[in-house]
Amino acid sequence: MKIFFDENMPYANDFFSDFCKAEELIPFSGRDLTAEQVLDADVLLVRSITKVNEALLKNNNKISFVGTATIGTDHIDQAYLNDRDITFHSAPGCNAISVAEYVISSLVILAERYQLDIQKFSVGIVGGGNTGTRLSEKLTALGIDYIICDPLLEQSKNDNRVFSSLEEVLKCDVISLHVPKVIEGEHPTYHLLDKSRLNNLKNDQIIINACRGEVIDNQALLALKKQGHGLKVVLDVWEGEPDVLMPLIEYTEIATAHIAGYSLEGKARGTEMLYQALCDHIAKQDSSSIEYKYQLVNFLPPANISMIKLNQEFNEVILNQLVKMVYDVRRDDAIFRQQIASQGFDSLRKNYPVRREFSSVQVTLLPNALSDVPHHLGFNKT
Ligand SMILES: NC(=O)C1=CN([C@@H]2O[C@H](COP(=O)(O)OP(=O)(O)OC[C@H]3O[C@@H](n4cnc5c(N)ncnc54)[C@H](O)[C@@H]3O)[C@@H](O)[C@H]2O)C=CC1
Ligand SMILES: O=C(O)C(=O)[C@H](O)COP(=O)(O)O
Repeated sequence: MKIFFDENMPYANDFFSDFCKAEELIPFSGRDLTAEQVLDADVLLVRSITKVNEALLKNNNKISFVGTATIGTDHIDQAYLNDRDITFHSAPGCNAISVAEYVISSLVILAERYQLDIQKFSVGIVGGGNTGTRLSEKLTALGIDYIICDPLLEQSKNDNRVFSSLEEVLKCDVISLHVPKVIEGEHPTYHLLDKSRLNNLKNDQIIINACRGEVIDNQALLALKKQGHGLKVVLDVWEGEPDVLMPLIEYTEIATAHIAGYSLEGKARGTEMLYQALCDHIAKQDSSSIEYKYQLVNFLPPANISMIKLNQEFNEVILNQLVKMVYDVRRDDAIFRQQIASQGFDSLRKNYPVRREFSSVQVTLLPNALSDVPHHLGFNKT
């Protein structure tokens, strides 16, 4: 069985080498994959930069499984795969914690930079799926008020949370975007933040886009900022990646190369989810029983600093120290500003330095501590 996998997929060799001979487990560069290369692939495992469609697969008559180790699926023509009876799996939620921690780190940094009280922020979350929910849990842990807009979940009636309108969410101090890229249909997200909505934002608001670049009209945002609007902008994703609207960078508070989901755990969870999906697929084909021989916990190394003991009650200063110790988003912002022109977008992503999630660090509280915020925020208890 020939398995083609994106070279930027951690632990792929560990998870997939049992399925085939070593020479049949073939890494590829995601942006450059051609139909010629995957002519005889049985299994194709991609990340978000590979478009999987008829053009890529029309000459391959063997392929039975396509997986993407990502949450977003806008790069996959699922209707085409369905027509050809090719099994498809994505990795829902794999890096949702990572994105939520990117947002928390951004809030901590902006609160410090502008001497704002983080607990007084009101946060409007657009998209109440896996990532929006993980973020809302962390905001709850910190006692920060939030509202969520998600017309699809609201209509589904399977979700008993209270939802707000987009208009209400756009009035919050912080607007955090967590929707898929959807161009058509009843609830499109393409240019959800268009010129008119951007122009209605207030000078003291913060907007964070860590979902897909096209959700904000980047030209309209640049025009607004050039007029001197005070909106604080955090951009992890850009319209037209891997190209970036370079003049926009200087108007951002934090700018990064689509790495919000790039914690080691987040990326590797995507690989593990595809491993499990492929085990299921093969068991179904062979009518055999499913066995997941490998687990991510067996591969993840300990964090560089894996234990912290608090010697006073948790407070905002400690929040600032803990969050920055595990993930200080300014590191990625500095790399981006210094290297985007010389290295290019994809290279910054490919060479991303290791970043861990809060859960990689065990935090011991004071005996009889009054609050347990660090553990609710995601730090490890034991
Ligand atoms: N920057 C990064 O590194 C990453 C970006 N992403 C992006 O973030 C997106 C969201 O991720 P998840 O929350 O995990 O996906 P999800 O699929 O769990 O949730 C998305 C939610 O958005 C809602 N939604 C769809 N259209 C909407 C609209 N017009 N208005 C409000 N809500 C709407 C859906 O109903 C759904 O509940 C992904 O589709 C992906 O494009 C995901 C992971 C990492
Ligand atoms: O999961 C998603 O959706 C994302 O946006 C990922 O962070 C994308 O990472 P790559 O697949 O582009 O490495």
